[in-house]
Amino acid sequence: MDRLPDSSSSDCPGESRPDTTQDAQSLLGSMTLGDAHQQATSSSTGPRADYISWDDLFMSSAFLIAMRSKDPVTQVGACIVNDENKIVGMGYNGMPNGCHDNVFPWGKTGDPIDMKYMYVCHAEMNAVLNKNSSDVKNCRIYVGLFPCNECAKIIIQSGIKEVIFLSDKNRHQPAAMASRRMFNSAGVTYRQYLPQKTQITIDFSKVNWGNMSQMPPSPKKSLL
Ligand SMILES: O=c1ccn([C@H]2C[C@H](O)[C@@H](COP(=O)(O)O)O2)c(=O)[nH]1
Repeated sequence: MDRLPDSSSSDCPGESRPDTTQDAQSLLGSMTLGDAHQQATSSSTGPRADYISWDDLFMSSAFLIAMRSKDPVTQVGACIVNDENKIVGMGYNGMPNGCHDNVFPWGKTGDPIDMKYMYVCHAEMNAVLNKNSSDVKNCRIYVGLFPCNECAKIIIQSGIKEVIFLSDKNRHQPAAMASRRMFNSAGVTYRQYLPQKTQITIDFSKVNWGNMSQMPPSPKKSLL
């Protein structure tokens, strides 16, 4: 993959390092897809400045896939990215294949055999197992919650080298302390994600790309 000379302005998934620069225009800002389109149509010949950073993109992707989770309390998503800024795996917390969401328990109290913790696959594990590349060596993982000790083991053993998390609300729990201990020993770095925008919104109702009305209607399931 060709690399652009100025990687800080590159928009291509071949750029080799995460873009953590804070554009003055994007600081503490928020923009919807609709807003971005309006700005683009009225601007001059230069590129947009208010594009989202790689960190914003991949953490948002982790949060987007977390919306698939059936856990009624905590929805976690994870997004694994290689050194070319290509997504190679995503996952969210959910019941194992074949273990139906309506049959297995989502509760947190009572007999351990009836608690979700016995069964739920964590987002990080699912992201590693869902990889679409031969391996995830030297990748980084974006995850909403700092990984527990079991996920830390999987992260280390799979060769992931960096963890970017949003919340470390469990930092004083033994599981998080054990994770840090293992990461430090194994040379896996970790850092907290610092959002450059307060919101990243996809508002389909604001998208108006002219020919939208010419799009065919959504396919409907045959009634036969
Ligand atoms: O690193 C982690 C830690 C937890 N999860 C999942 C497992 C559960 O489904 C929830 C945690 O439930 P609580 O009700 O907040 O105890 O999050 C994960 O995917 N990855």
